[in-house]
Amino acid sequence: MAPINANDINDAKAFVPAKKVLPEVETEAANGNGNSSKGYSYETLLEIANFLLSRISVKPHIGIICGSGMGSLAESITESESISYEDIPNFPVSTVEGHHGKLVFGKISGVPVVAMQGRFHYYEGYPLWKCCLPVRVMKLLGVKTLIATNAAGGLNPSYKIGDVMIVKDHINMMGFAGNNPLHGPNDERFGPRFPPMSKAYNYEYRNIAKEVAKELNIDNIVKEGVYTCLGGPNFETVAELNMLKMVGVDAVGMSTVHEVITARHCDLNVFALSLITNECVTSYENNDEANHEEVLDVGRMRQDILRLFVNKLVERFALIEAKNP
Ligand SMILES: O=P(O)(O)O[C@H]1O[C@H](CO)[C@@H](O)[C@H]1O
Ligand SMILES: Nc1nc2[nH]cnc2c(=O)[nH]1
Repeated sequence: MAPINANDINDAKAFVPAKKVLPEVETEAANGNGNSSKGYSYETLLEIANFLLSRISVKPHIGIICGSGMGSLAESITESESISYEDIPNFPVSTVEGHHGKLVFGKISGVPVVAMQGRFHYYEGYPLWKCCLPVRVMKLLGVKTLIATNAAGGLNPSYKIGDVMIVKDHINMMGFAGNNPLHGPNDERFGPRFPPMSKAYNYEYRNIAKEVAKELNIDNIVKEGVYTCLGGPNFETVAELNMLKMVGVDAVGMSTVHEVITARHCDLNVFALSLITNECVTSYENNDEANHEEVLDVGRMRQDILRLFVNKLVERFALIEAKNP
């Protein structure tokens, strides 16, 4: 496909012309943890986007991030063209079981999409800006809406294993400690220095998701709640979980929040869902322990329903996008 350049971005609102070219930046871990990290410039991200455009035949409108054990969401994609992360210059690679490490381009119900079969987590050693780099690349490719999925522990006592939580809001716990994907110099071509987050999870899309859940007769397992991300990789202590419950968290994981912040910064519409893969242990009398195998098993158990749900959401969100080009 024809390459894009810095003046040729499809969304004039988000990509105001550059006042100056920012240099590549060395940031001190974006969080003071001692890992030196290098933020990519706009131009480097553009190179990644152009590399991908040279390999694909259709530009995606909707981006999907597949959560742990949910890679099969990408299996509905027709006319698919897959690119391994290892083959993409300057792209991170997946290191976690249940994350294949591929971008899958193609169509769902005729809608051009790209799915990340494998996301990047802070606990893998990536700084947050790098975990979220694919979101900015999606934006440069022409994506308008991000659907982020994740596996999460259920804290809300009414949630059962296998429930699907529509994310209505998040609490950025890592951000409270100063670790934010937008830390460092701001490039206005992506978005403003101080982006608002009060409408991070699109209200209309959440309502559509509830309607779709009814149509598919799965509304009994679909909930709505607040997600938080901790740095991981350990699962939480009982005291930590009780604290999170007290501050209003319904589900806890190790991803998504920073991706959503990055997506909203560059003006993508966001929808997110959590598959509740385990019940959080909030009492010392309970002998259960969270583990990644269970997380992946529940993903497999729910793969057909999730695929159906996400496919319908893609169809419906694309209709809204078509009305608001
Ligand atoms: O958020 P996703 O990638 O779905 O995965 C969740 O499940 C894994 C733990 O089992 C962690 O990576 C946590 O973030
Ligand atoms: N932090 C965290 N991440 C998860 N991912 C899946 N389950 C959990 C959990 O209980 N806690």
